[in-house]
Amino acid sequence: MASGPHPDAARPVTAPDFLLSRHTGSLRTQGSLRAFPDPADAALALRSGRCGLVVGAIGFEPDAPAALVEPDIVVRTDGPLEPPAYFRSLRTRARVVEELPSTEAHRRRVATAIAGIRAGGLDKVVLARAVRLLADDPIDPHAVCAALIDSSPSADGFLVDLSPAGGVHSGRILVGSSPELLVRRRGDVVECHPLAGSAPRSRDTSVDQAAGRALQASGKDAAEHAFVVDSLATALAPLCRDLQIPERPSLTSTREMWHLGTRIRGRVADPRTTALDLALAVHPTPAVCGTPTDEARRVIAGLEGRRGFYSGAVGWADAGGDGDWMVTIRCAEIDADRSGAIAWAGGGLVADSDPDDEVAETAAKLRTVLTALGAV
Ligand SMILES: C=C(O[C@H]1C=CC=C(C(=O)O)[C@@H]1O)C(=O)O
Repeated sequence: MASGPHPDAARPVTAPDFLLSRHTGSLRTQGSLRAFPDPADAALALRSGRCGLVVGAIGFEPDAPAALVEPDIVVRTDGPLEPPAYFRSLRTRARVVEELPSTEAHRRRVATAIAGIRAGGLDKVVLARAVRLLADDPIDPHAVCAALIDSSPSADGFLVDLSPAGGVHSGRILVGSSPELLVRRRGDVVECHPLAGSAPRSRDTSVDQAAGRALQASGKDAAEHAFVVDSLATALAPLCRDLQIPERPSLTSTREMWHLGTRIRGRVADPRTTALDLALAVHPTPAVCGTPTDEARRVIAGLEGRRGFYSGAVGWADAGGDGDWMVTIRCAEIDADRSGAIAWAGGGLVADSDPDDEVAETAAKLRTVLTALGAV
């Protein structure tokens, strides 16, 4: 963060330690009455009515500690959040200092995974890479989140204090702008908007439109997408009735990417099944893991190591069952001392994937959060 704050605006004392901004409604919270390192405990507390609201993040690995809390102060908003002028006036200036692993090493991992898929036993796997950033001035996570919300066409953004997960997570802040709705429940209506199959966008309108059309026509991307829809259909079938799943995905976009997306809708079969129960039942989808899930997990653990919060879920659920959970992508974790951050991006691999295209896809996906960090 470098350039000075808005002269008339002091730092808001009500800056939340959890926020989720969505065009359909947003939530900001402060404080913690209780922490739930195990998401199953949070789900049980909600179902039994011992807890009115749970907010936070769950990790990719099933044994990863969650950063879930019952918040103290809660502010709900109908539409997206409007970042305060103070945070909008701050400009973060970080720079990439390390690739984890190098682009070339990631390309080799991708090639190895594609060869594994072609050999059989694995249909799809999502491989990710990270970059490490440093800033000369302390990074204000709320300024980064404000920039993410402001640059998202649908004002998507999240910020989660990871301290409740304890250990190395203490003091770290997760920020991001995810376009992917893992699951939402309002009343008995359940919705998912899985994304898989991507193409980088272009500033040149005709090139950009052609990229979108090519994505819609791509057999490789249709296959990559179908694994995610099939997995959600299977996971939701015992929990929902009247499941409506469009036969074909449609084109959706962020500022940086075209994606294939499918809007799934159903009704919850048992009203006691909360949005958190639904999120835990469908996570991790093949949009971040793969098919079959266990084999994909094994490949990811072997090639990448542990992911932690990237490719988990961020959101909230209340005791009435309502809630929103986004897939934790297009995100970064800001260091506890605010000196730097680490950002991730991944992509789905199937038998027909091309390693060079996959490296380019992760570079394009990283731009969302690197722009907000002032690194591009
Ligand atoms: C895993 C990521 O994106 C997922 C969401 C949309 C499209 C994806 C893809 O085309 O591979 C990924 O499944 C990421 O952004 O890190």
